[in-house]
Amino acid sequence: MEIKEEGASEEGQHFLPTPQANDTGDFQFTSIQKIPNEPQLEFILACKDLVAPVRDRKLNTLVQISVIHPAEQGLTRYSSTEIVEGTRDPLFLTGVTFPSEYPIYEETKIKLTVYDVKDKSHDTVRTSVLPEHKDPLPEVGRSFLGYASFKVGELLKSKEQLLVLSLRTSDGGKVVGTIEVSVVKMGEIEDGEADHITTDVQGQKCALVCECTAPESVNGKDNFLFLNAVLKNPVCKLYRFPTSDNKWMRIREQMSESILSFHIPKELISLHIKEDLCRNQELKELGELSPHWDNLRKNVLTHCDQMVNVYQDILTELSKETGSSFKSSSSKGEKTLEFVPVNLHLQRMHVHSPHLKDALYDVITVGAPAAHFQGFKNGGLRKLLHRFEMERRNTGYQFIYYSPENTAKAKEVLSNINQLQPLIATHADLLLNSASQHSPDSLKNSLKMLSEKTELFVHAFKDQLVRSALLALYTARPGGVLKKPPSPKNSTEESCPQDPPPPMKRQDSIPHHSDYDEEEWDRVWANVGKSLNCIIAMVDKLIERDGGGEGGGGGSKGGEKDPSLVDPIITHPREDWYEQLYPLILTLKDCMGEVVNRAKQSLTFVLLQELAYSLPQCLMLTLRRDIVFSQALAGLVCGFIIKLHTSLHDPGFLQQLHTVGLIVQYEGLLSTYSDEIGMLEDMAVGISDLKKVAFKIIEAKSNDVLPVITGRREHYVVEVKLPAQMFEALPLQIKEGQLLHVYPVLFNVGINEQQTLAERFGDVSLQESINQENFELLKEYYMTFIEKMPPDYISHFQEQNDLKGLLENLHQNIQAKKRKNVEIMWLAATICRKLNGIRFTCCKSAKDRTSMSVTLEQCSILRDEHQLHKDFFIRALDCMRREGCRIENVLKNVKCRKYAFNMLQLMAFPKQYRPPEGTYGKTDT
Ligand SMILES: O=P(O)(O)O[C@H]1[C@H](O)[C@@H](O)[C@H](O)[C@H](O)[C@@H]1OP(=O)(O)O
Repeated sequence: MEIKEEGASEEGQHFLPTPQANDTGDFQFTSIQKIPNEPQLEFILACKDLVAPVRDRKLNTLVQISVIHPAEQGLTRYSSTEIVEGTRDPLFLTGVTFPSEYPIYEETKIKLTVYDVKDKSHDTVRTSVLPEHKDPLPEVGRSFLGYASFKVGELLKSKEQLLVLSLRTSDGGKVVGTIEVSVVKMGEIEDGEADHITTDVQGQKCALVCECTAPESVNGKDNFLFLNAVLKNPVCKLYRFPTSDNKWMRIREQMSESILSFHIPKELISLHIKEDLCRNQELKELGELSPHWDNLRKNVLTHCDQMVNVYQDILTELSKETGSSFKSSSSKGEKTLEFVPVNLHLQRMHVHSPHLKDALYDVITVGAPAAHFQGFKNGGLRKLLHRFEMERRNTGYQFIYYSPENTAKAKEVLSNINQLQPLIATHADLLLNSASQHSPDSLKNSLKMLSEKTELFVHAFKDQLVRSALLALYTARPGGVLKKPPSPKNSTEESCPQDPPPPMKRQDSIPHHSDYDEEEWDRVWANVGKSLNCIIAMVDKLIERDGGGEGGGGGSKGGEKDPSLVDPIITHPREDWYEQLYPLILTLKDCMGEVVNRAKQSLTFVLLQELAYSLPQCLMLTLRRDIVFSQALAGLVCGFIIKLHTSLHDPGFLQQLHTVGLIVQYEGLLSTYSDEIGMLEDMAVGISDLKKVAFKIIEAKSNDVLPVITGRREHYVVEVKLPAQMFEALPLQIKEGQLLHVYPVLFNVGINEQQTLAERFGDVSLQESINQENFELLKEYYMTFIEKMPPDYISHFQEQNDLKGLLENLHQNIQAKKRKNVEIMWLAATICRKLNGIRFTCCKSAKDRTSMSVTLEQCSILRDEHQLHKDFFIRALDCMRREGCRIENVLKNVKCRKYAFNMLQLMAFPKQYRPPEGTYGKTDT
């Protein structure tokens, strides 16, 4: 019989093909009754009266759980318990769980093999092929004690779902003790008497009572089903730990990949291509330029076209990865996968503890967003962008200096124009439509929409930038003489006089040309507002004449009417509204067209200058920033969707979501030494760039629930789809499409041997300034939260949580400049959890250091929030690190169950970040 290692393949827990119960094929297996998305079977184990092979030697035992699938001959190694030391009656804290996807049936056989572990440092090597029921070959560091097996159906149908089985030697003869298999159900009351079990842990006797409180459903089942559309390949682990009052709590750990790892980068690259093609087109349409500028433009276009090709190639490659949901740590330097986040997972802990509500704790674990293929020789984005900016600022040669804020503004205004112009045209047409139907209500509504959008449009040009860019473009035209463009047709200047716009300040770096009519732009721009006012006045008039009489067409502020605006218009009762409004709408469109033409050209010229100044660095920097942002965004969208689904039934959360927005807290474990400095510099910018993202929740109209991204580099909107029933239950503001904002913060504390070097011989200023800057952001968010949430909510919130104290504590820790001050991470994470935020933990690969940190966080939560017995803190930590989801994470990344640490490295780690013996060592990472 062959023994396979479950999850040893690259796919980790991509389960075996599922033979369906009652299939028409040869197999007819009995399915286990399933609750959607809940594990099918979970049990815990304990041994009694184990016989030691050598007298006077204390046993250190573990149980290995293997599965014999009914349709197969082979034995598949499924999982293991932790090692319990020094007792003949071990009670294992690590249980066994079969997730809903696992092909398990009543006929499935489970084999339990008990080993005595002599040398823990060798224990994680578990791959060998053995004949069934033969003495297993001696594995390094452990010896076989006995085995027992049972069918799943037998366990499920047994009294109290408990089996007590004899453990036998491999020839089936001698009994070497017993093993108890006991089914557990998270969240269900256990009937019957309390089950007193005594365990001997590190010399302490501890009486444990197995009982649970009433079930408390954590989430609606629909949510889970829906969430399954984005989460893939879950790995589940089960534990039971004693509480300080000697009761059991149950913990289910779950780790899942997300198809968003690939979906978001693909969406984003498509948008970049669209945006860049559009910009290239706008550059081409910039009109006639002087030979100098024309040559520069040609050069820019050549580079920009090449860049579009690069993005297109990457997208083509990524599109081949259909259905992928995980990029391993070993692929982090692959060029075609650069936009994909490394090792992105949801790490979830579900706690069912006595007397408390069930609780879920989620952390998204992901490799620090960074451009690994481009490398870190010259540092990361934070430094590169700064250097680029300084160089640009200091080189005045033939360019007008536009600050990064100005170029960003130019892109933003361009993007607004592109969105608003067609919108206004649509609303204008709707207004005409209402007019032709002679419907006052519909006319008022259409006017309201038209007014709102037009006001936004006018507002978009308030900035001095367009005016200064127009002048710059003027100087770049052949001969530097720009012919005065004709005033727009049907100019409303005379018929609708308005106050002149307030004078605007001139930008210092812009040269002044006396023959350039600067006020012309103001006039053109103001004409849009004026022509809108004419429309408003006309609508008011039409409705009034029609007998509506209530005045206020919805657009005129405070119902005020300037008779001078309407007097020239001759109106008649029951007149043709369409006829009256049509020319005014035409004028509005013309005026708008004129503004758009000028603004687009001038702002495109700003971009041309930026690009022309520094080809190809500028494009390479943009590429790097896009790569890092894409990785960060994939994680964020994943975190947002999960948070939304798990908190959908919490009205406080929903209110917070639309009134304040969500805090997104990143814990970084990178060192400020060597390449990781560059990674941290990339990460800091990538995370900060997430401010440009807003979410919008829409109703899902089909089974396709994947999020959709719209926008440009300056501002993205991610549309998250919810099924009708869930969508209906949302607050009105969210249903109406209000944009939901996120506030990303990053706190980094290097913990490894490289950080020791940085602290002794290097520089930790990067980490210090990141922590300080982000503390300010976190504090700002907290202030807004206090200010915007209802007073009732806040007073209750403040009673429950001492957020002020925690923030103060965090601040002091950041100021203290203590070495490897991991308290910073615990405080920042606690604040984030209390503020309903989204938690992230990152290191280079999210594999080793991240695993240490999330397991520590999980156990600390159990200790602080769920009364984990203090004597079991380290044991719980070791269980999770040895047999939990994170060692599976390592396996799926590097195909080996070992954290990539050596002794020397670990000595440099803060104590609580060191994994148990036997779980670390040399691996090919
Ligand atoms: O998941 P990480 O902590 O980034 O993995 C590191 C590990 O910490 C370190 O000890 C080891 O030498 C490797 O550099 C790991 O990084 P890989 O990216 O190579 O997995």
